[in-house]
Order: sequence, then structure tokens, then C-alpha cells
Amino acid sequence: MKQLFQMMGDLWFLSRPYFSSEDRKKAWLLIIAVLGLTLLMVGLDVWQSFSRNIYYTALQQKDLSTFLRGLFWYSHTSEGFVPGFFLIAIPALLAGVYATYLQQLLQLRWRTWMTRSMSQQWLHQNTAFLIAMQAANMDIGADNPDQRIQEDIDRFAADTLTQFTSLFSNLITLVSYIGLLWVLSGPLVIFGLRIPGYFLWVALIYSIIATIITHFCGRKLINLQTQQQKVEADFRYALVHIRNHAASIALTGGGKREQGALTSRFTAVYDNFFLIMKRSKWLGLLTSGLEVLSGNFALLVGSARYFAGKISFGTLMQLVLAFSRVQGALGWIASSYSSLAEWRSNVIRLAMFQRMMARAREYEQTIERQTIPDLSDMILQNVDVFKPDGSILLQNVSLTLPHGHSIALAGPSGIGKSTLLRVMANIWPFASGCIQQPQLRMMFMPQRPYLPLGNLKQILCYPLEAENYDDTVLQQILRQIGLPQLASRLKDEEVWEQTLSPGEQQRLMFGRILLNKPDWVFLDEATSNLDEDAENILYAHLRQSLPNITIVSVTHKPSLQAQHNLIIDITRFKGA
Ligand SMILES: Nc1ncnc2c1ncn2[C@@H]1O[C@H](COP(=O)(O)OP(=O)(O)OP(=O)(O)O)[C@@H](O)[C@H]1O
Repeated sequence: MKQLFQMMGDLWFLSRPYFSSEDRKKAWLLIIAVLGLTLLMVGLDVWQSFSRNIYYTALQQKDLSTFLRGLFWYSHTSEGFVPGFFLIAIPALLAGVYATYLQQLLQLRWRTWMTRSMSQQWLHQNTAFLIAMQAANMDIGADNPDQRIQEDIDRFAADTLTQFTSLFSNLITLVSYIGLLWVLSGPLVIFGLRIPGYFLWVALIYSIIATIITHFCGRKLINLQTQQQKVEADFRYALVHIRNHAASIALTGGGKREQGALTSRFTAVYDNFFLIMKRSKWLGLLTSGLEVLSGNFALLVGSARYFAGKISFGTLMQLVLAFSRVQGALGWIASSYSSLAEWRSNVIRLAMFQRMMARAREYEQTIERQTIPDLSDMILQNVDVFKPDGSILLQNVSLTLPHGHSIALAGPSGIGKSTLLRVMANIWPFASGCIQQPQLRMMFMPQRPYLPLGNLKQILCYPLEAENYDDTVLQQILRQIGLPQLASRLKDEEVWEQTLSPGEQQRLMFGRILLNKPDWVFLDEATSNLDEDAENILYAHLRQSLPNITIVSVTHKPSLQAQHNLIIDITRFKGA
């Protein structure tokens, strides 16, 4: 019961935003249309059971004209007007096709909305970075956000609609056939005790027992399905990782080692799926067995009244159909247990992801940040910097970065230079103290150049929009940063990350600075792959093109430190 409430809560949590969004009117309209068509299909099915009764009885009585009327035309019976079987089949068919079409349309709209919403949240306020940072300290799963956005959302929308319409259709079927089954089944007398509508009681008891047994047999499937989605995503991520680092793997001769790692990840996929197979086998045996049993059971029990001459052959067939519909509706949970288990595990993963994003954003910034319009320097006062696990990295950092200077932040590897830069960029959540900064444009260049997917022009302009820039300006910049050979290739789209050398990628980063024209630039070992001459030329271009710029560089290299007029060694702030 607790699990059921949890599931309802998660469903509400995930579905409410869409059904109260700007697309809500169309969404509700589509839901109503799908449910309306489902209702129509069930109604037509009940009507068809009467035409079945007519032509089966006519078959038994060898009455050809009634038989043909029952199939192709219409009849009047004590129950009223009954159209022929095929006359009902045509609208039933159309209703079925359009119910599926409209359901898929809603699924597509829902997926589109959720994908946009979740990817926006993921990229908003550095949430993707914060999740990656805090993953180790969080008690809820944080694996493979890419899979959750690409695959889980689609499955969530599809499965939720399928299960919901299926639940609705079963409820309507139950309501529609319950009365029919009650009337057709007649009473049963055992030891003088008269049980009216006994077929209905049998269906009810049968379904309750079947549901309980199936739940106990299949409940472990939910965790196994959740695990399967995780190991599949881990395996796929390993493949993408190899694709992205193919050259390095080839150079280091790591193919065999990678194969081993792939095999071990695939073994997790295999082992977990094997467990699912084993569980599903028993579950399948149970559900199929129950199905076979229920079909013949109804015929067997009902045939007693038929042979006693109390009901016609047509009524017997209608009784069997009504029993199977009522039993099918009551036993819906049991018969679709494995797809329900898959749906449940999908809902768990997606709800976790949504909560994780909310929690990452709620992370309380303990650093006080003041942007002061009249201030020209950047001032750090008593700043403490921590690692994600809470251990102290830098303690009591108090320093002033004066405007208009070139400042080199120095210190041994691993001391926390890059992390301090992240604190200044306001993306590192584990810090306290106070930072006062001027109201000027600041730009940060990470240690590893980031090249987005797209053409060279987009890469050079990133994160600005490429279409706002004239090719001739960009070509001029490419020449300034020592990449004249790329001037004619601005529109070329290839995997530039793998085509350009690390040094060329770092040159491109300088191109971005020249284009962005910030007042302050923070460079984290941005020339680590360049020779001294290239380094000097790039820094000289920067000062020449942007004479008022303040440069803050993180570097170990004495040659580069010489390019700066102020060197700040942060070793003295090393945490205890
Ligand atoms: N995302 C992270 N999660 C956990 N630890 C981290 C993370 N980022 C940095 N650290 C740790 O913080 C410490 C400082 O790292 P940082 O990159 O700031 O050092 P650095 O002085 O810039 O080193 P280098 O000169 O080698 O680039 C290291 O021990 C590193 O392992």
C-alpha cells in the first residue's frame, strides 16, 4: 500500500507540471478524446456481444437468415435493437485506430514539453555541473542524466498514457459487463444455499487470488528493471567515452584494456537481464496459466446450464465472453505485472532526477558576493574553499586583484588554483567568506578547452550566437591567433575536438576572448599546450587589442609568470 501511495505521489509530481502548463488545454482535450474513444470501444464491444449471441444461437438452430442478419444486418431482440457484427466492427475499428493516434499525439507533445523543461532545468544555473559535483554526497541516484532525458521521458509519457487508458478501459469494461455477467450467470444452489450471479463471485475471488500471487512472485522485478536501465546506460556511456577518446586509446595501446572494461560493463547488463528473465519466466508461466485456466473454466462451468437446456448456445458464448472480460478487467494488475514493473522503475528514476535537480539548485551559497559599481578591483575576504566531501582546500583567502594588471596565480599542483577560479566565477558551491567585485564583464577560460558540436564559426563564437558575427571579422581573428589555415573553413562541420591539436584548441580560446572583449579575463593554464613564443604572441595580442583588460592567469610556468606584473602564490592559504 505504501508503494502504491509513493507511486501515486511520484506520478503526480511528474505529470502535474505538464497538465498545468501552457499546453494544458490541448493536453486535456486529447485525454478527453482518447478516453471518449475508449468508452465508445467498450460500448461497441458490449453491443457486439449481443450480435454474437444472435448468430451463435442461429448457428445452433441452423437458421441461415438470422445468422446472416446477425453478422451483416440488424435484428430486434428482447434486449432491443442489435446491429450486425460487422456493422459494429467498422466504427469499433476506426475508434481503435484514432484512440491510438491521438494517444501517440499526446505522448509526443508531453515528451516534447518534458524534454524541453528538464533539459532547461538541467542547464539552468549550472545545475548539470552542481549535480556532478554533489553526486557523491547525495543519497539519491545521479547516474546517466543523458539517458533520463533522452529515453526515460519518452517511456514515461508512453507508459503512463498506456497504463492510464488501460486502467480506464478495464474499469469501464468491468462496469459494463458486471451486470451482464450477473444476469446471464443465473443462481447456483449448493447444499440448499442459493448464490445469485455466482459467475461474478468466481471471477472476483479468482482475480484477487491471482493478483496476490502475481505480486509476490513479481515484485522483485521493479528493482531489477530499475537496475537494468542503469547498467544499460553505463554500458552505452562507456562506448561513447571510447568513441570520444579513440585516438588516445590507440596511442596508448589501450584497446585490450578498454575491451576488458566493456566486457565487465556488459556482464552487468547480462547478469541483471538474466535475473529479469528468470523472474519473468515464472511470472509468465503464472499469468499464461491463469489465462488458459480462466477461458476454459468459464466454458466448463457454463456448459452445465447449457446441457440442462436452461440457456442457448449463443447465451453460453456470451457468458464465456462476459466472464473473460470481467475476469480480465479484475485481473489487469496480475496480467500486466511486468509492464507495470517497468513503468514503476521508470517513474522512480525520473522522479529521482527531477528531485535531484531541484536539490542541486537549492544548494545554499555560503559565500557573500557583492557587485559594487564603483569598485574597480576584485577583493576576496576570508574565503574558505572546500572539496565536495567537506574537507578544507584553501583557508582564509584574503587578497586583492587590482584592475588593469596582469596577475598570475601560482602554487603547486593540486593546491586549489582552478577551484579558486571556480569560486570567483560563482560556480563552486562549497565556499564561504566574502567576494567584492566590480560591475564589469568577466570571462573565464577553463583548463581544458570546450568545443561544442557544430561548425568552426559556432565553436569560435561560443557561447555567443554565431549568426551575429561577420565572417571577415572572424577570419581576421583566426589570423591573429595563428590559425590562418582555418580562415576558409568557418562553415565546416566536423568533430573539431578530434581534428584540432590541443594547442590549436587553446588558440581558438584566445579567439573567443578577442571576440567577446571582456573587461576581465581569467585563464586557467590556457596556454599549457603552446610553446613559449606562441604564448607570448597570444598574450601580446590580447593586451594590444584590449588595452584595458585585467588578466588573471593560473600557471605553473615561470616563462608565463614573467608575462604578468603581479604574481600571487596561494600556497600560504593551503587548508590544514
Ligand atoms: N569536482 C571535484 N570533486 C572532487 N574533488 C575535486 C573536484 N575538483 C577539484 N577537486 C580536488 O581539489 C583539489 C584542487 O584541485 P584544483 O584543480 O583546484 O588544483 P590546481 O591547483 O588547479 O591543480 P593543477 O595545478 O594540477 O591544475 C584536488 O585535490 C582535486 O582533486
